[in-house]
Amino acid sequence: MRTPNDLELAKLTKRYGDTVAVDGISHIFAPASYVCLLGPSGCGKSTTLRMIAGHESVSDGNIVLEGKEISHLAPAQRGTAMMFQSYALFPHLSVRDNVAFSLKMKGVDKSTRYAKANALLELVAMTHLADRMPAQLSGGQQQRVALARALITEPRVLLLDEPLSALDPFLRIRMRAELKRLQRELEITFIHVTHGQDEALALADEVVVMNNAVIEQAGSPRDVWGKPRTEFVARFMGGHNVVTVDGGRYAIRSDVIRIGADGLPATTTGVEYQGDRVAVTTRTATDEEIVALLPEETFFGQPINPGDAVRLGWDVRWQHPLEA
Ligand SMILES: Nc1ncnc2c1ncn2[C@@H]1O[C@H](COP(=O)(O)OP(=O)(O)OP(=O)(O)O)[C@@H](O)[C@H]1O
Repeated sequence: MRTPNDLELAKLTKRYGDTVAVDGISHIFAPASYVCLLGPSGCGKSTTLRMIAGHESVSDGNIVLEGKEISHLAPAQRGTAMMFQSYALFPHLSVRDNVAFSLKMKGVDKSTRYAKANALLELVAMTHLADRMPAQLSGGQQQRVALARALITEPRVLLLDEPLSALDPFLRIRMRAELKRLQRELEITFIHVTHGQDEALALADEVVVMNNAVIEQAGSPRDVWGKPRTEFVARFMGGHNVVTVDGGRYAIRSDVIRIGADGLPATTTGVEYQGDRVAVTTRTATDEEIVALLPEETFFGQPINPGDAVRLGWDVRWQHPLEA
């Protein structure tokens, strides 16, 4: 549904010579939502983000924010701000001066810009390190500074290009909770580009899946994961098998596949222990791969080994039809 505060992309296209990096995508981002732009390498996620930010020119189409066409405005005039993967902090400026930098460029006086920088440093819990230089900070701390720096211009939309990819797995999970908290507190739209399905499911109000320069599916994380529209989305989001039944193609969640006395015959090709569950990979007579994710207690009650013949069953209500 359209509201006056939306960010809207209308037939947005980017061409690099013969390469079409983004192919006429249209989408409305609801205000104050957390959106994850997800897709495989090269699908056009970063190009889309850079066009919204104004770091990349638009070949065709429009970008409209709060009713205003912004696609030909300079980055600082758009009401958007971008946080880069590498954080891109100025090494010769203190944390506080990094955060205050864009206000300095706008000619804001020192006491006003420091007051604002201090408020943002408090928001990201970095007040105690305000006088340090970037080289004296950990990766997670640098990221907080980069966030504060992007937020100081009071953007309506914050654009984040793989913001967590430089962090170790433990910190990544902590920082993603912080990003979500910040977005809720600030009540602005975050558009977060990621390769990670888990990250998108954990964070997003809306997941936008891109493939081959177009939007393949968009919706709530539960809808995109649970009701994939296409085979690509089912495979890319993971946790599903794509199976042919009576000539139709269906996605069937791996965790609803049962191994028992009757059902579709298959041969076990792999067994992978995953802690709380065990992934049993099988191959059917028609050469389709079907993975069953079994609770670890179920598996160890009746262990299965590669080479074993098994029978696979599922409730038909879990057969989710695919359009393509
Ligand atoms: N400056 C450029 N010149 C030419 N082609 C480019 C340029 N930037 C991107 N491309 C091409 O446009 C397509 C989309 O690239 P983009 O960086 O948007 O993908 P991505 O989904 O963000 O990938 P990744 O996850 O690897 O960053 C790719 O085929 C890429 O090679």
